[in-house]
Amino acid sequence: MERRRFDNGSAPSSICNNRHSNVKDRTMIFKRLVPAAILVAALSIPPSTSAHAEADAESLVDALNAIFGKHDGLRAAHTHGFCVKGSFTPTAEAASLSKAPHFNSKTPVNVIGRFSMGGGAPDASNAQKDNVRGLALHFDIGGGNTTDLVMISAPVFVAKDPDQFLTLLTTVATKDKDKIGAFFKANPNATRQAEWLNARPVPASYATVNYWGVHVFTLTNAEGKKQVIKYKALPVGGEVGLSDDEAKAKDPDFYRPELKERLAKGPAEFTLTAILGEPGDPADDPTAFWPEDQRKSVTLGTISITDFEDDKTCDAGIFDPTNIADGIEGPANDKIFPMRSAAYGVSFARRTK
Ligand code: HEM
Repeated sequence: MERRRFDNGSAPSSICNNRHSNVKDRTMIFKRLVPAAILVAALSIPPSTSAHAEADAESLVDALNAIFGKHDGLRAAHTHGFCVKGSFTPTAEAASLSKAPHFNSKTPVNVIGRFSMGGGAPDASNAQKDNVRGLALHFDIGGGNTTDLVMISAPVFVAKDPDQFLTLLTTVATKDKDKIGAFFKANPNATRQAEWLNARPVPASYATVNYWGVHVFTLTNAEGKKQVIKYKALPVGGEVGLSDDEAKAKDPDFYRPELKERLAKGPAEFTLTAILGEPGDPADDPTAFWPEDQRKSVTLGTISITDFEDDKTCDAGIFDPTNIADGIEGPANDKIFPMRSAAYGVSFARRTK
């Protein structure tokens, strides 16, 4: 399958060029831009809590591989997962926030999605508590184009910028408890996600947990009015978790049969909402919480997952957070955001070569 994209020219840098045909080229350009010596230097930075690791897409993917191993044909992160399909039906209110086609469609738009476990372990257990679940979506916006939304089951990420993420990964790769402990002590923002996850039960299903887009987006409507938001998808049937004992008794791969059983009875639905930002809400730090319960939100529509899809459909491209339709903009100064696109391109090039 051709990877379809919406090309609105809003990619944050030339490295993150959004054309499908350029995914491999993009990696090539990247390789040309980064002299080998710098790459080697980046890879050989001794893990340290104080070292300032210079991250780039290649070194981040290498660092993920150093922890989780290289697995031919598989993603370097969110490796354990599967592909699904369904639709998205926007509310009338969605158009008041954004002119993006899927928020203005009079009929449901087709969706291809992928549920996954965080990290690069192909056998990451579905019963793991301190790990995020992922929900990545391509919305079909017509003309062979898509707009993407890539979410996790926590409101925050583990690093505020690529350098901090690389230092975290290289420190974890040492398996040295003292170094790892010192890193988290020196970088308390990197502990927020795990604290958040550990305070909640293991989700009983990929379909019974909230997902967040984590980054801050700006929506623009047809009149040119802008609104800063964060995406949150809430399961229509509410959140359902397992007790620690129930989770312990589960098969490590229990989410697939669980979803099969669920879908036999009807679609797995999520309400996609936009949490409305207010002046002063942090916009460029994906480890920073918003006070969600003190913010208004607008319901954008319903994501309806109806069936499994051949994994090849999801593996034929990347779910790229920067692949977004006109009417949606990514954060201007959040360095993680464009780096994701570049790192996913590197992972894609490696898993398809
Ligand atoms: C610089 C920071 C990050 C790096 C280096 C990184 C790295 C990666 C890589 C290499 C992949 C596999 C891509 C592929 O082969 O298709 C991936 C997938 C994914 N990442 Fe990230 N990531 C980062 C930040 C984030 C953040 C902030 C989120 C939060 C929403 C996130 C959520 C996901 C999800 C849900 C997937 C799975 C997509 C799929 O199912 O194909 N990542 N990440």
